[in-house]
Amino acid sequence: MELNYGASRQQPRQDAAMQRFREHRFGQFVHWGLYAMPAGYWQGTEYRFAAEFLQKTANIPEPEWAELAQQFSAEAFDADAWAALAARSGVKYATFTTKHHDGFCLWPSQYTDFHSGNTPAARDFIGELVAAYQRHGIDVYLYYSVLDWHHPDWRYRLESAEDQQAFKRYLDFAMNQLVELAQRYPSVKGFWFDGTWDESVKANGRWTWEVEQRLKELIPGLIVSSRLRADDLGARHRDSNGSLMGDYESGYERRLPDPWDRSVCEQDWEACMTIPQASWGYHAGPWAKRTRKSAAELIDMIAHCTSLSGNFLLNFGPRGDGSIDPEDAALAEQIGNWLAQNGAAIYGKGVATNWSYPGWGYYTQEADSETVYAVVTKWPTARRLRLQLPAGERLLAATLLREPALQLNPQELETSLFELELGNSSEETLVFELTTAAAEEQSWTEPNPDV
Ligand SMILES: C[C@@H]1N[C@@H](c2nc3ccccc3[nH]2)[C@H](O)[C@@H]1O
Repeated sequence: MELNYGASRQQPRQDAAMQRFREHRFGQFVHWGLYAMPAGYWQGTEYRFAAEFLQKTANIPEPEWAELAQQFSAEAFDADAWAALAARSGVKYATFTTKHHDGFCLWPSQYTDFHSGNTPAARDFIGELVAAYQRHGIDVYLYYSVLDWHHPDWRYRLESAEDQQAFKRYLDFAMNQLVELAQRYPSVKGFWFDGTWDESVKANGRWTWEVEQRLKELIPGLIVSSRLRADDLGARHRDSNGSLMGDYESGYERRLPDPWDRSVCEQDWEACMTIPQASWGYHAGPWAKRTRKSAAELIDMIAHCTSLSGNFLLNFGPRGDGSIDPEDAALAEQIGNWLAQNGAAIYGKGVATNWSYPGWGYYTQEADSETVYAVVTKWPTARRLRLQLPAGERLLAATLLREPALQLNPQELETSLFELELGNSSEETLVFELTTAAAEEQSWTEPNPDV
C-alpha cells in the first residue's frame, strides 16, 4: 500500500557508517540518571521492579521525584574511568541515556530546567562521556525517550482537542531537544529511541519520520533505530507493508531471536540486555543482585547474536554517585579478556550461511570468507563435538583461538560429519577456527528418504 511515512528502503544500508556499526557487534548500553540514587528503594521499601521505573512503581508524586535533582551531585562520576573500563570490556560502541522516561536530562538543555546543569553536580555528563569514549576509540550513540513523565504536555492518548494541542507542543519540544543533541554532539553515530509505544506517538507517524529526516540532515550517515518509527497507520518498527523502518531492528529487549531463526539475518538488528534479570537502572536490592547473569551467559549471547548477524548491546547501570558497581566492572573485564583471545570470531563476523545451528554453540563467519569459527558454549557431556559441515565439505583442522594454540584433528564419521575429541579442557567458552576443503567426489549420492 502507498505510505507517506513508511520504510525508506527495502534492503539494508551498505554505506560505510552502517558497515562499521554491523562490524562492531558488541556495544555498551548505559542507563544512568536520578533513579540510580534511590536504586530501587523508596522510604525504606525495596521495590522489586526495574529501578528506572521507581517513580511509577512507588507512586511517587512528580514534584517529589523532581526534588531528587537537588541531591544529584555525582561526586564519583568519572567519564574517563567509564570509557577505560568500556574499552577493556571489548565494546566498540556505547549508547547513553540522555533522557529516560522521567524526563531528567543529562545535558544542559535549553528547552527545560529539569537537567543536570541545575543540580549540585552542574555538569554536562553527555558532553563529558562523548569526549571520553571517543578518546578511547569507542563510537557513541544517544538514547532518547520520547515518553516523558515530567513534561506537562505529554499525553498517552489523544482524546480531545486539548490533548491534540498539548501533544503538538510536546512533539515540538522533543524535536527541539533532539536537534539540540545533534548540534551539541555532532560526532555521535546514531540515536536509539525508546518510549514510542503509546497511542499518542503511534498517531504521529509523520513526526517520527520527520525526526529521522531532520537528524540525518544534521549528521550525514547517522544511524536511527527502528523503535523511533511509526508509519501513516501507526504500525511500528515495520511499516504496514512489512518493511523495516529506521536502519536496524531494535525490538529485541531482554530477549534474543531463536538461534536457528535465519530470517532475522535479512536485516540489521540489535538486542539489548540487562545484567540483572530486569533492571536497566542500578538496583541495590537482593531482588536484582541474585538474578545477575554470569560472564559465560553473556558471552554466549554475544556469540548468539553474531551467529545471526546481529549486534549485542549490554547494559550497565552506574550507581547514583556516578561510580561503577564493582561486580559490573569485574564482569566487564571477564568479557573483555575473553574477547581479547576470541574476538576474531565476533568482530566483523556474521551468520555462517551454509552451516546449520549445531546446538552446542554457534558458527560465525565473515561475509565472503572461507573461514568459519565454532564457538563452543554448551559442552557435550561426552566431550566429543560433532560438526555437520555443508554438503561436499570436509574438515581438515580445528585450531583453538585461545593461547596456548591447540590443533585438533577431526575424525570423519561419515560424509561431511566430523567429530572433535575435546579431552579435559576446562569448562569455558572455547573458539575453534575451522579449516575446510571440498570433499573428494563421491561415486554415489547419499539416499535421502522422505521418511
Ligand atoms: C531499553 C529499555 N526500555 C525501557 C522500557 N520501558 C518500558 C515500558 C513498558 C514495557 C517495557 C519497557 N521497557 C526500559 O526502561 C529500558 O530503558
